[in-house]
Amino acid sequence: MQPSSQVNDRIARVAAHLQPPNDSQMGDLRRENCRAKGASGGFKVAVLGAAGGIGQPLAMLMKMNPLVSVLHLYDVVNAPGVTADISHMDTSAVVRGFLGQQQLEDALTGMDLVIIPAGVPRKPGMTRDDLFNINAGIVKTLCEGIAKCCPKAIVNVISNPVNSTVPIAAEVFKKAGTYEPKRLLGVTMLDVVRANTFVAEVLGLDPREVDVPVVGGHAGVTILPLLSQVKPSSSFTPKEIDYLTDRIQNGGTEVVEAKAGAGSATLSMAYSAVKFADACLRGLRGDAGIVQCAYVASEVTELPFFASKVCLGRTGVEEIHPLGPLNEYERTGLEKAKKELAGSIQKGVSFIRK
Ligand SMILES: NC(=O)C1=CN([C@@H]2O[C@H](COP(=O)(O)OP(=O)(O)OC[C@H]3O[C@@H](n4cnc5c(N)ncnc54)[C@H](O)[C@@H]3O)[C@@H](O)[C@H]2O)C=CC1
Ligand SMILES: O=C([O-])CC(=O)C(=O)O
Repeated sequence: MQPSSQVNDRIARVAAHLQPPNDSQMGDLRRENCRAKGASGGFKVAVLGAAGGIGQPLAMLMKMNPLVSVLHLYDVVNAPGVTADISHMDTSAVVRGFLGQQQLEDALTGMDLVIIPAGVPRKPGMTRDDLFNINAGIVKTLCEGIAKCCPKAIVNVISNPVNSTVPIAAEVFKKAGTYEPKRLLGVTMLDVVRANTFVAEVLGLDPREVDVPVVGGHAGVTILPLLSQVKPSSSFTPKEIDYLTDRIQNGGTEVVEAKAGAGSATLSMAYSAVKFADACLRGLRGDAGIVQCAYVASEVTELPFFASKVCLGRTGVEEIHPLGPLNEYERTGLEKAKKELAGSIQKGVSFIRK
């Protein structure tokens, strides 16, 4: 056992890293005499799980986003170091760090957007559903905090299995009486990012010019790329369709296997999460015509949640686009996707209602 004074000293040292420098650290210059006015306007964004493989590059990229005025970085480990590091970037967002459950409420109070990449990642041989037992509880706790401290925030859920963690979040918010389906979005952007990349490679185009709708969910066969709706309008051979569908559905596993036990996609995910968060913030600002794919409460199929193109606005999801015309291959894929999704949704709902 460490003497309690040593433990207290350690806590004080960690806490000091979570705060901006104090007067004594600034020599004769007092903080109130500094000319910084503090950020005005812009949005307040929290990243929960900010010290992780996704969290760190995501936090860095959000610090670079001019729409963000305040960035709260929360984790159960290492938040002080990540916060100190990112806070030195000369971009306008003010960064604050929060460590451990006792600081969760401070991390969440006043936030406009909360991004959740907290939780364990896969290792080779695991499915995303194998993460359920650990990540379901993490998402539940974090969403209870959101319901209490920033019930009107837009919530972007990254933690896997997304097909179940989004229904978990919805049930937590329902229980708390704060549920607004428009504000809860599962992040499936990485599927679109991968689809754009792989399709562009096959067609010999710049990925930035390619737009592939990816609907359904975020695991294996539930990831359904609609290659018949690719923009610019393109045709594919049956071989290309099989190759692309398989590669897009198993893109996550491709990375898990390549990392060989060191986790799953982090950098491409952080890029995708920031692309998606930026779309949410532009929607909140009132920009028109912001459309992205996301996994949301939906009536597009008979399932209560489904990923499809949604229009983002001041209140979150303002419109859900229909799936559009599907070819035979896609209709077969849709049936497979719905079957698996139904079970994953039910598993998430039962976790809270049990
Ligand atoms: N939606 C998507 O497309 C994708 C989702 N993911 C998922 O994102 C999650 C995170 O992945 P990585 O960042 O690679 O994992 P990681 O293990 O590198 O980082 C996770 C972070 O969450 C933190 N954490 C754990 N419990 C927490 C709690 N109760 N409150 C706050 N923070 C907590 C950990 O301390 C750690 O810093 C995984 O579940 C992974 O499967 C990963 C890639 C793509
Ligand atoms: O595959 C995983 O476990 C992580 C993930 O969701 C992805 O990369 O799409």
